[in-house]
Amino acid sequence: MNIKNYINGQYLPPVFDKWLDNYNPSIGEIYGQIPNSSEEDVEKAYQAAADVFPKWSNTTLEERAIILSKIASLILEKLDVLAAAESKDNGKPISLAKAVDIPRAASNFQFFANAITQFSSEAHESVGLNAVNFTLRQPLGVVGCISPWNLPLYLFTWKIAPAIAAGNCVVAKPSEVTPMTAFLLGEICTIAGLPKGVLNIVHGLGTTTGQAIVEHPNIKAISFTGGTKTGAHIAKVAAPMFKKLSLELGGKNPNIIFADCNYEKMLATTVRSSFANQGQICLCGSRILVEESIYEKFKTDFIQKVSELKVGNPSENTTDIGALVSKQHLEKVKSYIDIAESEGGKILFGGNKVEVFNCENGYYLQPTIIEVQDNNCRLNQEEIFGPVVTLMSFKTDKEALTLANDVKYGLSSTLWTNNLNRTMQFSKQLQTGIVWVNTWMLRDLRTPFGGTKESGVGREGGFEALRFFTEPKNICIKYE
Ligand SMILES: NC(=O)C1=CN([C@@H]2O[C@H](COP(=O)(O)OP(=O)(O)OC[C@H]3O[C@@H](n4cnc5c(N)ncnc54)[C@H](O)[C@@H]3O)[C@@H](O)[C@H]2O)C=CC1
Ligand SMILES: O=C(O)/C=C/C=C(\O)C(=O)O
Repeated sequence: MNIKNYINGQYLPPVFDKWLDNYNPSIGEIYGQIPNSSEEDVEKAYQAAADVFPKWSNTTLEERAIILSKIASLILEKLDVLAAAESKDNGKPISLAKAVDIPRAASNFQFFANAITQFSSEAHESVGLNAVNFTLRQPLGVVGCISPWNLPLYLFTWKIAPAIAAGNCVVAKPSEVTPMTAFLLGEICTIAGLPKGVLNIVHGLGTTTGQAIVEHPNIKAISFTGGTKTGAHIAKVAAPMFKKLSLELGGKNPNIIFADCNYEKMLATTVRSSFANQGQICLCGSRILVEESIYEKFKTDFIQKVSELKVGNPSENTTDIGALVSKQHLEKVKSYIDIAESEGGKILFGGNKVEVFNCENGYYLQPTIIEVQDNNCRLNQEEIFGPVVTLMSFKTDKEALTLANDVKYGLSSTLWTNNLNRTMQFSKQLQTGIVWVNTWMLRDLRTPFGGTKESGVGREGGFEALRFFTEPKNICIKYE
């Protein structure tokens, strides 16, 4: 199936009629084409957005909320179609797309439909000076949203919903690897009554289409989720143009397990935090650190549980682990398993590609557990972004904390303990933007979401996102 750009409420082919292949990773075959958009396509999208901005930025908050809610409802009405499209495009199990990806995309719109009606700004009375200050929060204008392939509609809408709720118009680019649900979103927005031009979706490569969005002189802000290297490049281009930037980048997240935790709950959650979405979530706990006294027991039990996971055709409901997103990504992840062997790591489980019945050319890999001795190894320092976790033991709280923080990333961490003092000490000292205690990926959309160090700059979620997509302007009124 061929997909098109969504510009000014219409589906359009790319200006220069250039196309890219779209793959189904579960069978390793091309199943359609997507626009290989140029700077000219981005310019068209920008013009459509700029033309409607004066109107959209003056719609009432209630009007915006009604349209966003309608988009949310339509996404839920089309849950089966969208989930099937997401699974086919990305390789993720259909059950995951139905339970997580698509409902969350709907929640993103519903959440910001509600949030915009509750968003407020500050007032400061300058007592004794006969003056009052109040702050306007005005939309920025046309903004750019660039999203990755791992949670396609989920992360695409996580950016678009707050941007348009705050009164901006958007030029958005989904990953060229997983464009399908973004394409389907266009029609949903039209049916929901979103005015033409408020959301424009341009497909294409990062280095051309994405780069044109970032370089556009009148696109005021860029909200980006993706790899750290790409984020650094975007920052380099956008900073001299004084654009607002929100960068949600990679992670190498520690999962710290103490002997005093609720063991069964920890074990089940650790299987999920290691391998959900084939380990392709920036929040996955890829470094498992276990207190020495339970290390051997954990190792045995974890291997047992992981061996029960079914790697299979993503369209089957019984599949736990589907295909990796692309051949290139499969090779990248596999290369780390080879590195492990040369670094002295011990493969405790997995490590091999899997041939799935009727999907022999798909990109499947066993969930893989590797025991390492040293946190300085590449496996513990670099983002693999696949179904590969490492195990290490620690003796003391101090050692666990040092190991946890000893990486260049700082996105999330998970702590398993029932000790309140330890919980507070770790919560304060872990160098990550998110700390989960006795849970993983429990998401409350009001909370600030983002990382420290090389995991990014800025926060998404709740009012943080609405602050990002608005410019504060202070008005000071003097009276007699
Ligand atoms: N933090 C996260 O959630 C993610 C991390 N990654 C990491 O990044 C590695 C590379 O994966 P990629 O698919 O190459 O991610 P990427 O960071 O290149 O792609 C993310 C998005 O950025 C766009 N993009 C790429 N170059 C751009 C540029 N110069 N200007 C503007 N937009 C640009 C892409 O087209 C895509 O829409 C992965 O192996 C993984 O380690 C990948 C996806 C998500
Ligand atoms: O907002 C969330 O719940 C999850 C976000 C996940 C990413 O940003 C990612 O995996 O890239």
